Amino acid sequence: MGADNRESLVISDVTKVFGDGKKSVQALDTINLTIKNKEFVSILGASGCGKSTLLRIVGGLEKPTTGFVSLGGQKVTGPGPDRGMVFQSYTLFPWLSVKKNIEFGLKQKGVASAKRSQIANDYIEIVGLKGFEDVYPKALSGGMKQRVAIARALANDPEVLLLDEPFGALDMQTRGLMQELLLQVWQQSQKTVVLVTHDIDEAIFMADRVVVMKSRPGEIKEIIDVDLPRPRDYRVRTSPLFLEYKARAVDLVRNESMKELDMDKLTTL
Ligand SMILES: Nc1ncnc2c1ncn2[C@@H]1O[C@H](COP(=O)(O)OP(=O)(O)OP(=O)(O)O)[C@@H](O)[C@H]1O
Repeated sequence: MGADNRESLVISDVTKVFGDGKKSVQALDTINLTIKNKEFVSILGASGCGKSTLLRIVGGLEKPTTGFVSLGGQKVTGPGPDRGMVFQSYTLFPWLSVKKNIEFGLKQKGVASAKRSQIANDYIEIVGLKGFEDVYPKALSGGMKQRVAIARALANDPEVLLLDEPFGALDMQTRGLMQELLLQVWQQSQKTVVLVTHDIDEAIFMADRVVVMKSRPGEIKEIIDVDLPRPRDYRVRTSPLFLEYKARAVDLVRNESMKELDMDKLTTL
């Protein structure tokens, strides 16, 4: 499976300034990016380069200062069921069981109880949580919570899945397994995915394209086309082509991180 050539998501001349006057911060400077239907795009960049801001604008949680985002030709003016979001911090409802968390959005939409139950069960199966339907979030590990969050986002059948460091709080081992699981789910669900991460391996492993951002104000520095075969598993991470992409991305991100930390000044101290 791969991206089809229809445009899904268009980010057009988007800038973002927070605040005004002397205290204003320009977080994004003229972002233009077109993401195809069913494409998996990673946004990679140093801390503070505006990755989360860009994703929040696509999600409709933040308004751009100038420019616009459109999905399937419709301008984004706020959050909507066509865009599902998963964040690093666990955002499950603690008073609802796994199954009820996954059903939440469907209930809001007025989907009948039997249908909701069937959809939730399907996603519980896909993310490997069979047997945990009636468990509450406090009894789940971080990886399990994120699997519920992904299932909850997918259950609403969004066109686009927006992921902001979804595995950032997980240990390395769990993180690797979650990346593989997400790829399998993506392959089955046929969604457009935008993944924000500062993890270079993760960005390349998952994506069709890696968008590397410049440090503040955030701009696109380079887009790396990841031409690794799918389906991918962990072994691809040691292939020569993967390592080539990684070397390129490390160079780009390191340069930007050094600017952000003002390393030139540090080395002359
Ligand atoms: N609500 C806000 N008000 C003021 N400034 C903000 C706000 N949100 C973000 N910023 C600023 O915008 C810039 C970009 O922040 P953003 O969180 O998008 O970066 P990021 O690349 O996601 O960083 P990280 O990887 O560290 O999470 C930062 O300088 C941040 O301080």
